Amino acid sequence: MINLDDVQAVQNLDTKELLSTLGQLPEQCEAAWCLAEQLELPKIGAVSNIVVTGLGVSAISGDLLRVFCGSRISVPVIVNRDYIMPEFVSADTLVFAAAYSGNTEATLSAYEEARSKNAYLIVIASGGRLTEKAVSDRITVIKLPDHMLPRLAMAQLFLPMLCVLYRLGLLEEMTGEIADMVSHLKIIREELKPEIPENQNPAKQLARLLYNRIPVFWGSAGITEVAAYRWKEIINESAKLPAFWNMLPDLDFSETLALKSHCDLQRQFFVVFLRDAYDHPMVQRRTEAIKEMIAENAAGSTDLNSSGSTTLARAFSLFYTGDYAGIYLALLCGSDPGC
Ligand SMILES: O=P(O)(O)OC[C@H]1O[C@@H](O)[C@@H](O)[C@@H](O)[C@@H]1O
Repeated sequence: MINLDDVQAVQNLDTKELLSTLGQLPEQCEAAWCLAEQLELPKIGAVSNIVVTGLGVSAISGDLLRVFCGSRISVPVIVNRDYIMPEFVSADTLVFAAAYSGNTEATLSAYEEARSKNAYLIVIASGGRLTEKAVSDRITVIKLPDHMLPRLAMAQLFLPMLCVLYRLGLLEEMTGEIADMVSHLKIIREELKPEIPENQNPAKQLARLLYNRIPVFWGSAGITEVAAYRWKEIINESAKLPAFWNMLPDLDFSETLALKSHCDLQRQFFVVFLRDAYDHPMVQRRTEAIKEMIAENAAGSTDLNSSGSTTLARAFSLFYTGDYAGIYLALLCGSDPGC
């Protein structure tokens, strides 16, 4: 079994580069915000709704925008993971067409629909056909740096959308919260990076707990819901393992019934509860009850608590830990986290 503390054990140059790119996340956040601050915005009038269309990490960035704006903006934010656009999309909809690669078929198709419905459109991509189309259609493009592995580009996709909403006056003062998130990520990077030994490194410890298990991530409505989905995807893509996610309180009406029953299958499941100090008190109570309920039958469970004082810092503390844990778990499993 690989010793995660032996950085030299990482023979693969691509993985070393990947870890080094991940180590730059706080600086990448600053750059992504700056990029959108300097963008020449198209003329956008009053908007009745906002749609983020994309797949994979691009859609999850939209989920975070939806959750973040939920208590701050009076118009709905919807995430569209489809080839077609919802019927309500019209000339007063603001659409972000997000695809890191710029080549995702469904996003290209949804972009065309949004255009035909005369929605306000902004494209976020590192290049690809979506960028080419947008340029020729004279649609505003937020051009991302193109050296990232798409799955690690969540902050680059999310922050420019947030910045546009802020610049349009839909969100109140944001720069303090961005600065706070960046400083917090710089602090937790010092706990998560490869040089920190497993007995002090929460990402390595989580990877070890998930090794040889079927990972299950449970969050609750809000930032931990997005984190649970994000963790599932990062484990699928980086470690090439099956993984599942769900959210409270809803899962307490379905999945817990399965996990509390006696059946050998459940002994493979390891549940990570993604938690936040602002989780609803009822959710906190239910989480404790569920933990007890599944203790006998599942392989185990653990809590991952968000850290930081602002919503963005707390959300990204969970994502950052997941990004590192996905790579460490890949190394334990002998998978290539870079492909
Ligand atoms: O953001 P785009 O380019 O549409 O990619 C969507 C998804 O595509 C997959 O092939 C992976 O690369 C994912 O990491 C990515 O999130």
